[in-house]
Amino acid sequence: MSEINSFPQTLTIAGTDSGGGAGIMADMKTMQECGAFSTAVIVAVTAQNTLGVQDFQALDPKLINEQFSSINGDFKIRACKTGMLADAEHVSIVVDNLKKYDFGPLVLDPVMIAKGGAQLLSDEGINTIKNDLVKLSELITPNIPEAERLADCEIKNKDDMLLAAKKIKEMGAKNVLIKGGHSESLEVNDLVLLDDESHFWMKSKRVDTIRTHGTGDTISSAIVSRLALGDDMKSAILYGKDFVEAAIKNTIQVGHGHGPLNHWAYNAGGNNNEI
Ligand SMILES: Nc1ncnc2c1ncn2[C@@H]1O[C@H](COP(=O)(O)OP(=O)(O)O)[C@@H](O)[C@H]1O
Ligand SMILES: Cc1ncc(COP(=O)(O)OP(=O)(O)O)c(N)n1
Repeated sequence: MSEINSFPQTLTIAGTDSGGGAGIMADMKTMQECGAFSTAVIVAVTAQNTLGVQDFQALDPKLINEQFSSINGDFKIRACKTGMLADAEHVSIVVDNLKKYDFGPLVLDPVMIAKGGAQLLSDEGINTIKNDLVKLSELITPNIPEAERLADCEIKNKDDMLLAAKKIKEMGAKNVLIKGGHSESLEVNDLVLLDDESHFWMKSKRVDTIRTHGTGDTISSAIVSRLALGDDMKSAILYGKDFVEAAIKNTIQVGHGHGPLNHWAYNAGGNNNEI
C-alpha cells in the first residue's frame, strides 16, 4: 500500500487572477503540468483580465492564517512559492507562517507591478520583503525592474544584472535568478547566481508576442514543482526555463491584450530550442 502523502505536493502563496493567466491560476496550471499536486494560500483576489488589473483586495489575516493551518494539517508540502503579497501587513503574515510550518524550500517571486502597470505590492511591502522574506528564500526570481528595486541600482546591461544579483544574494537569498524578459534586446538573457557563487546565463530568442501574461509565475512554479520532485536547484531552474519558453512560443489566442501562456506546450513537445 502506498504511503499517505508520498505524491509530490507544492504550495503557492499568492493572489488570484480572474482572467486565468497569472497568479495562483498560472501557478496551479503549471504545477499540474510539471507533475506536482498543488495547494494554495490565497493572499489577495484581483479583478483582472488580459487588458489589466481592474481592482484587488487583500484577504482578512485570520482567513490567511487558517488557510496555512488547513494545508499544514493535511498535506506534506515539499516546496513552495510566493507571488503577489499586496502590502507589508500581508508579507509579515506570510513570513510568520513560513517560520511556523515546514513547507520545504521557498521560491520567492517578488511580484511588484503587473504588465498593465498596476502596483500589486505597496512600497512598504517591498521593504518588508527585503528585510524579512528574502532571507527565508532558497531562490528569488525578480524580473529586471524588481531586481533594480531590490538592489537599489539601475540595470542597463549584463554586468549590471550580475552586480544586482550579488547584492540581492547578500540580503540572504541562497540562489538568485534575474529574468531578462524586460530588456530591450532581441535575445533574452536570464542570469542565475548559485549558492556556491558560480553563475550562468540562460539565453533564448525573444519571441515577438504580447502574449506574455504570467511568464514570471510560470517559470517560478515550474521550478517549485521540480524541486518538489527531487531535482537540485540548477536542474530545476533549467527545466523552468525550457517550460516557460515552450509556453511563450506556442501562443494561444485568448483575450484582447497581454494574453496567457500555453501551459500544455511543454508536454506536447512544443519547445524546439534552436539557440
Ligand atoms: N518575449 C519573450 N520571449 C522569450 N522569452 C521571454 C519573453 N518574455 C519573457 N520571457 C522569459 O519569460 C521568463 C519570465 O521573464 P520576465 O517576463 O522578465 O518576468 P515577469 O513575468 O516576472 O515580468 C524569463 O525566462 C524570460 O526570459
Ligand atoms: C494575481 C497576480 N499575480 C501576479 C501577477 C504578475 O504576474 P507576472 O508573471 O509578472 O505577469 P504579468 O502580469 O506582469 O504579465 C499578476 N498579474 N497577477
